[in-house]
This record gives sequence, structure tokens and C-alpha cells, in this order.
Amino acid sequence: MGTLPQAKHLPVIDLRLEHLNSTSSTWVTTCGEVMRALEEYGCFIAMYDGVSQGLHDAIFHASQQLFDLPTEVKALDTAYPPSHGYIGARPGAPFYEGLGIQNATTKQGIERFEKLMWPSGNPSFSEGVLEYSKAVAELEHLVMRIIAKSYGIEENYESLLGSKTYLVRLMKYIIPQVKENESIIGIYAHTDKTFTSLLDQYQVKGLEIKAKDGEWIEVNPLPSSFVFMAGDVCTAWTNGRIESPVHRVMMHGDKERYSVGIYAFIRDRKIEVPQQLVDEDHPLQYKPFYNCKLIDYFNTDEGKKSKYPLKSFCGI
Ligand SMILES: O=C(O)CCC(=O)C(=O)O
Ligand SMILES: [Fe+2]
Repeated sequence: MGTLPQAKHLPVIDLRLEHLNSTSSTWVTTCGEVMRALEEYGCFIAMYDGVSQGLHDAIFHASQQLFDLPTEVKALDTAYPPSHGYIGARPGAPFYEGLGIQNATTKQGIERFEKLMWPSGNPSFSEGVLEYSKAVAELEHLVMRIIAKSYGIEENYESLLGSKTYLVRLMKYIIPQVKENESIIGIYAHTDKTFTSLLDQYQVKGLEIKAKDGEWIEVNPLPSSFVFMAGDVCTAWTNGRIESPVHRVMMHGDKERYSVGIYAFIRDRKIEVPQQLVDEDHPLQYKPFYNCKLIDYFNTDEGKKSKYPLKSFCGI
């Protein structure tokens, strides 16, 4: 009798500080695991202790309060590009709503958002989100340092730091009207137009990652974990060594779903492939470009139709 094929799982990597500092060889082993996961899947699940369970619960509680505000208040969250502000339910994604907080690792960024949503103030919201986004940004920086060290491009990475900004997006998916055991698209398949993305699913699953062989991998929410994902900008920057994964959200008809994304972008500075990553075996694949221009392109008719927007925008 044959055995049933095992469902694939995303690698789970322990990036808790206590673990990383435990023995001298742990760091080297962990860096190897991170690079293998990123080169194979473009993402992995990071176990991380920088966000306490209390803070985590507080963010999701605040997110529920936020989505209960009237639509006309939420719509005050406008931004450039438009996808960085309020996104209401639309024909392609009728169950989805998102609110974006720009410059979310700065007090000014969060307070600007707080004043729009609660003119009479909600300091505990801002304090919680600031603490949360700073802690998650540290995780992002840790992984990026591993990538930069492993490819010998630390200086290039350091030169991008002054231009890195973080957007926090709080997301809500309402319960879709589907039959039992049926599921339906919550967000269609895409790659992120970010440098990197970190996703926090809290308690309700739905995120799926497409493996290189085309199989969809379900990502089950684990406590104290974030999905680290390379965005298209990271693909270009690493000259294609790390490919941003295609992912989607599937909704099952039983629970509403809240998630949080923390997205890093490179503002006002061209992304160029570091010369260390170009050689005979790895010819240059991408022309220099601005992150915001990639997003603009993706929002054009041509960009929306393109199967590989990054390639059609700046591929060689
Ligand atoms: O809700 C999620 O888990 C994923 C959202 C997502 O893919 C995105 O915001 O780009
Ligand atoms: Fe995404």
C-alpha cells in the first residue's frame, strides 16, 4: 500500500533572542536555516519573543475597535500610493478591509493616524502600535542582517537603512457566505511590492504560500510567530537569489479573520543590485529602480495584466 503524500510545511525558525544567544554555534546554524528557507520558499515562520502575548492581544483588540469605526472615518486614512491608506471591500475582494499606518515605527506617524481616527485622542492605541511595530521592525532588521552578511553585502544594506520606512496594515476579513467545508478567496494570489513583509495572523488561518512546484502551503498560526516574506524589491536587490513568494488568503466560512502586516519599503533611493552579486554565473537581472515607481507601475493597466510585474518593470 502506498503512503499518502505529506502536505508541505513552511520552515519554522527559532529567532528568539534567548535561543540565538544560547551557544556559539547556534547563530551560524540559524543563519544557514534562514538562507535555505529564503532561497527555497522566499519566506519562513520566525519564532520571535520581541512581542509579548499581552501586547499581541492588545493590538488585535485595538484592531477590532478600529474596524468598528464608521466607514467615513476609516476613509479619512488616505495615502499615496492609495493602497497604503484605507481599502474598503471591493468587487475582487468583497470580504477584505484594510487600514494603513505610514511611518509606523515613529511617534509622529502613529499620532497622525490616531488623530484622524479619534480626534479626541486614543493614546493607548498609539503607544501599543508603536511598541509593536518597533519590535517587529527589529525582527525584520535581524533577518536582513543575516541576508546581507551571508551575501557579503553588509555595506550596501547599511546604505539603505536611512531610506527604510515601515507601514503597518491592520486587516479584517468578514465571514464569507459559503457552504460548510468550502473556502473562497480573501485576497487573490500576488507577490508584495515591498522590500520585506512580516505577517501576523493571530488566531485564524487563511494565509497560503505557493511553493516552487506550484503546491499551495497552508500557514497555520503559531503563538509568538511572524511570517517573514521577501518582497519584489528584495528579489531585485539580491539579483534574483531570493524570490518573493506568491501568496493568497483563503477564507473558510466559520470565523472572521484579523491579521496585521508590517511592510518595509525603501523610500527616495534607487535600488541597485550590489556588484558582489553579479558575476558570470549570475548576470545582472534588474535595472536600478525606485520602490515607489514599482508600485505605480503595478497600478497601471499594463502592470496589472503582467504575469511578472517586477520583470516587466525593471528586468533586463
Ligand atoms: O492577511 C494576510 O495574512 C495577508 C495579507 C497580504 O498578503 C498583504 O497584505 O499583502
Ligand atoms: Fe501580500
